[in-house]
Amino acid sequence: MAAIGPRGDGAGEAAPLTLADYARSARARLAPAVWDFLEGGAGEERTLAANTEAFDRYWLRPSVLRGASRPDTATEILGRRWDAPLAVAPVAYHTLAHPAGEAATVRGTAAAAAVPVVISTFASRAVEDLTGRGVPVWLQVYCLRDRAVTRGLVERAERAGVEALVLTVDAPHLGRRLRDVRNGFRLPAGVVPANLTGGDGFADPSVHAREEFDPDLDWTVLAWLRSVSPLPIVVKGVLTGADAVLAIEAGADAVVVSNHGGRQLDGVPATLDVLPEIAEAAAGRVPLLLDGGVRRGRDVLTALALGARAVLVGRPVLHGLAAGGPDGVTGVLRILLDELTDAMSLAGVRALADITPDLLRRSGDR
Ligand SMILES: Cc1cc2nc3c(=O)[nH]c(=O)nc-3n(C[C@H](O)[C@H](O)[C@H](O)COP(=O)(O)O)c2cc1C
Ligand SMILES: CC(C)CC(=O)C(=O)O
Repeated sequence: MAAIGPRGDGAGEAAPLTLADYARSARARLAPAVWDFLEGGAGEERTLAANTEAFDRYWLRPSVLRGASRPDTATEILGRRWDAPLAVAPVAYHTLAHPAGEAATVRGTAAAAAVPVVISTFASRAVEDLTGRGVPVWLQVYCLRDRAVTRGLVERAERAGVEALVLTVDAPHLGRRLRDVRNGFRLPAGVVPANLTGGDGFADPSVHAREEFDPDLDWTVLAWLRSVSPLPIVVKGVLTGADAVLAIEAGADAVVVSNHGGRQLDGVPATLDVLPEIAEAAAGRVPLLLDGGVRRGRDVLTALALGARAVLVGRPVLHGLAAGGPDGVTGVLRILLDELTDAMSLAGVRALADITPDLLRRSGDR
């Protein structure tokens, strides 16, 4: 008989073994328009598809007889020990997936591993309810036209114990997400940004972003953010070596190589494909993180071999949340960790420092 799934209703759903299993389970539980909002990308979704496909172009080159039966996945980034080179990417409105929202995500993450959870400017639970619960919490910052509101959010987060700021730089406005346009997507009643005060009008995220996001930011925004907060600043949304250099020169403490999960400019490359260029330009001056399309433990190994220090995972965490609340989040992160440990062990990698480009072979390369 099949194992009982997270629904626990005896429906005979098999226990999830992969992140794809969690995605299927989430899809069955979410309203179609909510699923489309979470899952979709901009335009023809070419970049969205490219993010996952890029990982499939790499093969692993194992080394044998390395005594790697107990690989060490721990790392240190921005002065903090992480149990694994993984973090939860900022995704708006976790209450779309589960009533406890980000509180469930934090709880579920803490049960899996001590790794950071990045909460969105549009988190749907108060930041004070999320910090001090076993995992570092970072705040993703959209710099709004109203700098006083942005500053208020940052100061509130800092008071609550948030450990770093993640400034998103790829969104002067939201990309054109055709699924949402076709669906006439609106946030369900009660799904609101819990840490933003002043006004409503959030229901259509795209219209709200056009009205409220500062669309004319330049690199001086880093100096401004530095002037309002002593927290480390991580710049999220860089896709070229030249921009990585500008970010570092502007004072970034870390950079996230990201195309916003294919939700902004359709037609930009997969993040994995631009990582080598960015790693070369950054030349080890700041840690590089990568997000977009990480769906298996071995994807983490691939990203690290190409120069990332860690990866962020977005949609799969929401799949876990929708499928099983905090336990689902724990399940998703444990699968990734178990797969990573398994891949390291079988590839003869004892610790993250052993991961080099030699570990990879690209399809078609001799
Ligand atoms: C539903 C959804 C909401 C998102 N909200 C935000 C956000 O508020 N701020 C932000 O910087 N990125 C946001 N992102 C982008 C993620 O942080 C991340 O870059 C992307 O999801 C990574 O790709 P993955 O989903 O393939 O792991 C969002 C992504 C999704 C899917
Ligand atoms: C509510 C949106 C501004 C969140 C976002 O960044 C996204 O949907 O990609």
